[in-house]
Amino acid sequence: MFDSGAAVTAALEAAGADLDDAQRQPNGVDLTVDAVFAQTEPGRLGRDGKRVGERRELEPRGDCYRLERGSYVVRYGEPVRIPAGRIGFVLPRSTLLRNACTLDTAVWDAGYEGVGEGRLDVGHPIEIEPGARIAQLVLAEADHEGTYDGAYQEENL
Ligand SMILES: O=c1ccn([C@H]2C[C@H](O)[C@@H](COP(=O)(O)OP(=O)(O)OP(=O)(O)O)O2)c(=O)[nH]1
Repeated sequence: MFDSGAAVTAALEAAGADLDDAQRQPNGVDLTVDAVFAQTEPGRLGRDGKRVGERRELEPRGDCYRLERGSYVVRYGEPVRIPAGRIGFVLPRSTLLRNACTLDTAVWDAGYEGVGEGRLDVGHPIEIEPGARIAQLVLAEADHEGTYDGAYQEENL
């Protein structure tokens, strides 16, 4: 069972998110883009550890990011806290898909708190304004043992 948009709104507002009406959706809450990065060196996934490679923050040109084809990392604009008993999923706005672009995202664990990041895949050049809505967070009921306590806890806050 997925939560209503009103319940997702309440969860984000409890985490300190300042949402406007356009972000409140029937089944979730739209997340905005706060920053876009180009990866500049390899990261690493080892058996015992991991490293996120260096990246360079892109500057908007004029009023928007003008992105050429490629892979970017985006940081969202809202603090998120995934409540106990829930799992979060972030999906791209369909307008991204309709423009040959998408977001790749992973599981948002119960107990995670922070401003998350995702991979923006640009299949055709696109203009994105800083602060524009690019994704939607939905929350589903989920059993879990323990809560998130990893390296990204409280990231970007
Ligand atoms: O697309 C996503 C998916 C998740 N997260 C946040 C919420 C999640 O709880 C946390 C950690 O995600 P995950 O467990 O997939 O990362 P990991 O690489 O396995 O890190 P860790 O070893 O800390 O679990 O990152 C994002 O920012 N973006």
